[in-house]
Amino acid sequence: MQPWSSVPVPQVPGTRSPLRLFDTAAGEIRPTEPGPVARMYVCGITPYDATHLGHAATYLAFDLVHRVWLDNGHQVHYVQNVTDIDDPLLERAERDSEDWIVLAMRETALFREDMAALRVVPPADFVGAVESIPEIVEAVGKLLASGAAYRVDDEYPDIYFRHQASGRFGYESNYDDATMRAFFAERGGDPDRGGKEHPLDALVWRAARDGEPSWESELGAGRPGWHLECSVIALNRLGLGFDVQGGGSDLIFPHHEFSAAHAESLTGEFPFAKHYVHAGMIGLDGEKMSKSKGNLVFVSRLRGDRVDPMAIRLALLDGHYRADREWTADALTGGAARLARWREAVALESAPVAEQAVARLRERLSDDLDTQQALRAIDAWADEALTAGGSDRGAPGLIRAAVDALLGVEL
Ligand SMILES: Nc1ncnc2c1ncn2[C@@H]1O[C@H](COS(=O)(=O)NC(=O)[C@@H](N)CS)[C@@H](O)[C@H]1O
Ligand SMILES: [Zn+2]
Repeated sequence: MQPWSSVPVPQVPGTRSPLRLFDTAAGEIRPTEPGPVARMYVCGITPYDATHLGHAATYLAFDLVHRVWLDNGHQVHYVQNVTDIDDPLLERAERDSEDWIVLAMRETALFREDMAALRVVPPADFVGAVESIPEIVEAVGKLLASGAAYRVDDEYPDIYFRHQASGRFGYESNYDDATMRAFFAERGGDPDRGGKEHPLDALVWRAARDGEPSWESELGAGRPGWHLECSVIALNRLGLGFDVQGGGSDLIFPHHEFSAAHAESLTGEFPFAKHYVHAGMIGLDGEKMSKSKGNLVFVSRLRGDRVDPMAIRLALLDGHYRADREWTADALTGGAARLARWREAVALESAPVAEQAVARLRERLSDDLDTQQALRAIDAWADEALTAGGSDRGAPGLIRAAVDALLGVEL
């Protein structure tokens, strides 16, 4: 699949700050230590109801990871999937009596537009589940051959992954059994499916049912399970032990736990990713913004109302990426006001020296993406520039470049 259009990221003079991020598996902030090429896999959308502000907030968080690594002199190999075949997509297509392929294509196109408008640096590999089916079939074959997976023996010979097969199941989420069972049932799992050896075993290949799309394969006709798609797309492009696997906190379990377990079972090595990084949930009126609740605010709608995407970006960055937080009209007003003030300040002929503000911006971002203090570092410079003024003619340009490169905001 084609990713969206790329975004130029300027070089900014000054001292770098190595990136440290909270790792869900370790339960603490740890330094990322990428090689010359930092490798990141961020779970993409299931293409319907795209792009709501929850999606946007999560992709912005990983865009900052991308930008800080670039600022630290790394190249970045960024991979993102599109879950363009899965039960929720088929259910939505059914509800709207729409062709599921057309729905997926239209929503993916809208997602690309929204990501480009928000100036999110695109992934090098933007890969659909459907186009990955041959790779996924090969992986299921290996899991069956190694005994990590088995067929249930009934009218639908679905294939399941023995959840303990990798030997470390649970290390990513650190959830207890009761929590796992609850989230498994809530997020696409089928604990009560007859014929399974254990309720937590995860589907890796769903045998064809009448009226459902299916693909012929050596496994028989069927379609992929959700978690394995991300294991395979990541493994085949980044290899095991890449730097960051990312997504919202609702992916901690079962999705990222199984993505890791499948990959570690396939390779016999550990860990799948060095950091498991999760963004908090954006809510609206006290509820998580989610498709099932239908309480969605769309980036495209705001853009249609002529809201500057840079104001949306600043509004979403004015909260910590790991915090569950609310989207409010005030947040947008605040983002727009901050944008206007920064633009006014960088339009000045000269201003107070900017090196300290840029250093503070870098230092705060490198500390688990502390965007709130990072934004305030630029606020302080802009306030001084617009009140006391200053004589440094290079300062406005330095701030403009740093805000562009590190926050992705075009002033
Ligand atoms: N309300 C929300 N706040 C923050 N992030 C959210 C919210 N809702 C969904 N997300 C995140 O947005 C990303 C895409 O969500 S999604 O469209 O449901 N798709 C999926 O989760 C799968 N296609 C991942 S392989 C995921 O990382 C998810 O955790
Ligand atoms: Zn995923």
